[in-house]
Amino acid sequence: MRKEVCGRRLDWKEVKMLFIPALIVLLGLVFYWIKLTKTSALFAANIPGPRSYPVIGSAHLFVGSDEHTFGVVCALYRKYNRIFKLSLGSKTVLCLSDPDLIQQALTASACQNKAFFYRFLEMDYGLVSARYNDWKVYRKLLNPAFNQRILISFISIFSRCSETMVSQMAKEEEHQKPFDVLHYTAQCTLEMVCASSLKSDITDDPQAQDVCRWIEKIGSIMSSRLFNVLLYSDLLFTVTQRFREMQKLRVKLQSVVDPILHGRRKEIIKQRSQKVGIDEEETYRKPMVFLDQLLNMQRNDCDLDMQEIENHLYTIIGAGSETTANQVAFILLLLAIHPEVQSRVYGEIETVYGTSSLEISSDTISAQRYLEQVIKEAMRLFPVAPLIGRETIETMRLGDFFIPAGVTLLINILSIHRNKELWGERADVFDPDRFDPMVYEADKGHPYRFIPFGGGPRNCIGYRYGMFAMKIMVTQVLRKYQLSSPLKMNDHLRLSFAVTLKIGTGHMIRIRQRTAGVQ
Ligand code: HEM
Repeated sequence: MRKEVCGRRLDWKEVKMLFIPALIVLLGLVFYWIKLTKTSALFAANIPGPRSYPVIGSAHLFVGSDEHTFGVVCALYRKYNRIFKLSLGSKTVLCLSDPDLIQQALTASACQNKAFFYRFLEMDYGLVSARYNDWKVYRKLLNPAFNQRILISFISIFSRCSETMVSQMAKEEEHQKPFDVLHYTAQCTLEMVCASSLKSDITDDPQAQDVCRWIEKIGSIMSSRLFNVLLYSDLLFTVTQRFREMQKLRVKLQSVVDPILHGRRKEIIKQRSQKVGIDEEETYRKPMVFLDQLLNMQRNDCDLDMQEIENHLYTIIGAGSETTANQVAFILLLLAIHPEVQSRVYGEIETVYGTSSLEISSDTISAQRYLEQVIKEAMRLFPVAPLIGRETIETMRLGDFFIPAGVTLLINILSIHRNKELWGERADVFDPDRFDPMVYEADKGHPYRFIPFGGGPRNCIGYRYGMFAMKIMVTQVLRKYQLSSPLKMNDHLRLSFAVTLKIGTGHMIRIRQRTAGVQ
């Protein structure tokens, strides 16, 4: 018998010669797989978890829509109330819902590597996914880029982008139909983050809208790999249509961003050679965009290389825009569902800003205390980064368990924020008064029961930036419009997860322009 391989006919003897080594390799792989899963799961023998099968583990539970997957994850967190194990392919993932265990996991230096799925972001040098040792250097370098003075310099950008968003929303008023407000907040925050990262007038660029769309699409392709065990392999992912699409988008993105990056680098090198100092006064007035700061950063007396700078920029843009956009969409939806809370926020806006044009400053933002309570309560009920993960770097003790190096820990922020043992029987109720500083202090709750920006050393570097941006966006919208919604708190909102928290119903609101005195 003869077989044809690469156009040449092989006789049976040759087929056998190929088949036997292939069989040996296959058996070797199966053996290696079984050993890998066994050794990785041995330490977790006493930890409960859902049923797991050879090769796939518990991955079968997650087959279905994003909504189904997230529903299963949350149900598991509710069922096992402290810790449980989940097998995903060859990986054993420990899922934590106890605030003490979460605090230990987020603060111990033995577990500051990010979980395996952060590698899907393909930003090895960016803060979000960098390995612990590299991260320590970068975080120290980047911390000053988010200081109060620089944030204040961004207020003009935040205000300008929010004003544009508010005027673009006007067309929704005409038809009085409910619309998903995320459509507007997403555009607005991408513009804000691009303007504070690349160049402050990027929004005037005709290609700005395209840049925003491409970044959004790349993010959604990356996140689609998380619960799809088949796409964990880079090899398999590279043969998919999604990978090809992502590569195309990256090329387009680089064609716009690279000239800005290289142009700025040339200017900064020229300024340095002419010894042009930084005008202190100027830095208060002119936004200090992240790109300029990164180009001026030095590690061991050397500039960062271009790939590092690109990774940091894309990480900041990706981490800062989608989170803030989704969070603001949830805040506006909650305000639309709760008219009494909306009136109080609007009343505070009138008190702080009067009826003249909005003069937003860091002082007025700090004076909006009730709005801050509302934002915190929205972040408690709908934390937009609901799942975060770490990997142990060395053996560590976690409660009663000894966890070896290389184990993934998965923390569900949403379930801890809605845990009735930590938040009382009304945990599912939207009540901004629970964040009244006096009430919150008196409550003496666990410090890790509220962690919308993560916790420990790898918490969110942009949390103050995010708070500023959210307060300005909500203020601009409420100042102009009164909000209502066809949705109710106890409707099934069909939550799901794709890097950020998503809602199947959409953040549906209606807007009506305020006339003086309307609240
Ligand atoms: C509502 C707004 C935001 C939320 C809810 C949020 C949430 C988070 C969370 C939970 C983490 C921790 C991730 C982990 O533990 O793996 C994180 C990290 C991070 N966030 Fe944010 N974020 C927000 C806004 C921003 C903004 C505006 C920026 C930048 C402009 C930003 C940049 C980052 C970066 C760079 C990290 C990685 C920090 C590190 O590992 O050192 N975030 N964020």
